[in-house]
Amino acid sequence: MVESKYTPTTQAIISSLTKHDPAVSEALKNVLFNDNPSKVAKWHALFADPLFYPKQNMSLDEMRAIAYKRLKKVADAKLFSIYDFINDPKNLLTAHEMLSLCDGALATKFTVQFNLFGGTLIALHTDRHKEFMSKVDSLAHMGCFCFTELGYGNNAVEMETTAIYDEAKKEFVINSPTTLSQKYWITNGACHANYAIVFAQTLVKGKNEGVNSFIVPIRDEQMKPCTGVTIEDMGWKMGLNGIDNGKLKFSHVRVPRTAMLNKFNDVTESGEFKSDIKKNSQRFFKVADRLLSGRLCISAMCISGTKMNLLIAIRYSQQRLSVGASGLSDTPIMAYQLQQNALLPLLARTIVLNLGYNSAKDLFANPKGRENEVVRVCCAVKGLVSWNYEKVSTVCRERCGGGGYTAHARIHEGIQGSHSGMTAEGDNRVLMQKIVKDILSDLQKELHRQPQMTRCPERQLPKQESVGDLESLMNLVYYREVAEIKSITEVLQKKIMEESKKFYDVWMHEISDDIQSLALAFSERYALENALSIAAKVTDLKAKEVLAKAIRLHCLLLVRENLGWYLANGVISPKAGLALEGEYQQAVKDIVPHVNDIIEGFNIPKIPQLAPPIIRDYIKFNEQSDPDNVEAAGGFFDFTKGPKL
Ligand SMILES: Cc1cc2nc3c(=O)[nH]c(=O)nc-3n(C[C@H](O)[C@H](O)[C@H](O)COP(=O)(O)OP(=O)(O)OC[C@H]3O[C@@H](n4cnc5c(N)ncnc54)[C@H](O)[C@@H]3O)c2cc1C
Repeated sequence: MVESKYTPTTQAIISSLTKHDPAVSEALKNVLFNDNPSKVAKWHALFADPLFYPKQNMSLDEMRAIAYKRLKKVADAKLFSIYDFINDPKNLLTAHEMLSLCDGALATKFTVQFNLFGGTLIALHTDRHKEFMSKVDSLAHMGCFCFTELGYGNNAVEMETTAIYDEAKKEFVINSPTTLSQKYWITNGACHANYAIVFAQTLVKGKNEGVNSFIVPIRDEQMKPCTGVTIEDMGWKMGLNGIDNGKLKFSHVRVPRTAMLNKFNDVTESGEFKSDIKKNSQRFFKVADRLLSGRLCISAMCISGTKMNLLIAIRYSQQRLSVGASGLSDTPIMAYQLQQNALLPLLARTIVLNLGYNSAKDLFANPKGRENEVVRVCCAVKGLVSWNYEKVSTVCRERCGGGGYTAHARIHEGIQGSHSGMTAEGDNRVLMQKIVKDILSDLQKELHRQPQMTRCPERQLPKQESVGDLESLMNLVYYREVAEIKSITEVLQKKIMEESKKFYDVWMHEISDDIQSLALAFSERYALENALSIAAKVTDLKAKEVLAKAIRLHCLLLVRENLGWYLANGVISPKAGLALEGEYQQAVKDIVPHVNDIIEGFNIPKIPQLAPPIIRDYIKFNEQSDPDNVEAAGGFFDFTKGPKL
């Protein structure tokens, strides 16, 4: 008998790393993807075109050209139309999920063309814009979204660009009067857009009627800037350089009165401003409506990118060998506890956030009866999913060593992409403030739905010797929100009502961290509540068990990370706190035999050329020297057979 070179423990772990139940993966695919499954195959077929294969070593011009060519190919495939906002809203988010698997720059150009530009047209048009809109899907009208100004990012409502109505000529005059009022960071602006939707303070008969949006031609048929439009290229950025970001200035650019997107606000020929919306601030939120769906588009891009990076790191770790019991390099690094503890809690958390995002996708498609929740849910999901993408990408990069540091490993795309996601359309921290403002306003109207706890945080939970069961953990996650709401309302009452302090001063200078904590507590509750509700409906028993294990591990991670808070507030006994560590460690081990079921359940296209060489035959790939020669790496690593020894 040949003696195994592994210890029995290592041998058992290595064997469990090759386990796979395709039926469980199939069931998980249907749970994790919240749309018509038949759409996926069409996207995967599109990505088989070599145009979509990742390429390194490109100049700025080449990166932008390829991002545009890919966008055109996507547009020509007609897998998404701006009219889907009306007919099939989920398709918008599905498209973002799919595109992000390929190229973050492509996905960002897509989101601007189809959500910000096309979506704004859909939301704010009237009959007079219908013909213009019909040329968006084909990219004949390639657009950009001129919202942010150099001086006004998160505080865009104060933008300086003006649209002054000239009654005599029945035209608006668009003008950015100062350096700070130039439109900044404008995606598609530097190279490819021929039209912009420009947001501007609207002055009619000398009165500022608030921010409205206008269709403005910015380039002529030869793609030269139109008269009065100055376009500057923002050049290299920290990543996603296929996106052509530009700075745009408008110097007394004239557009017809009908260029105003006038669904809610309008100016008559004789110069009367008409609107049913009284306050300028409310008009702003109406015309900036697409920023809301934009947050879910970013979440869609981030959740897919996260799954891609987990796939890359785990598959590489399953074939990358390092020290074994004998000292030889014969043991896959995925067998190490350190690797499992780094990657698997994040894998579990990603499943929960995926399910939370899926619920937001449903809410986006049908908000009826829950309209008041939409803003806070979009902000919550965007925050959690983009922060998780950043964390997952950094950890995956580290845990793959140099293998994860090469450009062709593609993990870095997640670090850059997540930072773009966190920044764009309002920094996550500002969105967290929005969540709390929303909750406070709904509390006053008795509309905020508090989480349903099943155990008392004063009489039951503190008496338990263990809180490692799913029900206790769920209660602990939910209680955080309840407690944070109580604490913040008491503080606001004391400081504003009793000490007569100004709301702004308290909000911006005294309770910033409390606001962030409450927003996170709400966000975590939302994700968990929906993950539990989706998992409860799963009929495949094995898939249900995998989900239950993943959700429990995610909860253990959350409670472990906030153990100080739970102990300090007396919600967990010291004994239960001590027991938690062992329960967490065991929960990680319990996930190991299901890793392949989960990763395959992500349904990432089975196109080897899209995948980095480190999850194919990276040794064969390194027998040659061209980092773009994707064919050299051959097919996928066969995780059911284990590493080549
Ligand atoms: C890749 C990319 C593409 C983009 N494409 C477009 C586009 O096509 N069109 C467009 O209009 N814009 C675009 N943007 C711009 C983006 O929307 C802005 O960067 C974003 O809104 C943040 O504005 P800012 O960068 O000016 O940050 P700032 O407003 O300067 O904020 C800086 C930091 O200050 C803090 N801060 C600001 N306000 C508050 C507050 N009230 N409370 C607490 N903290 C606060 C936040 O932490 C924030 O991170 C793009 C950005 C990127 C990165």
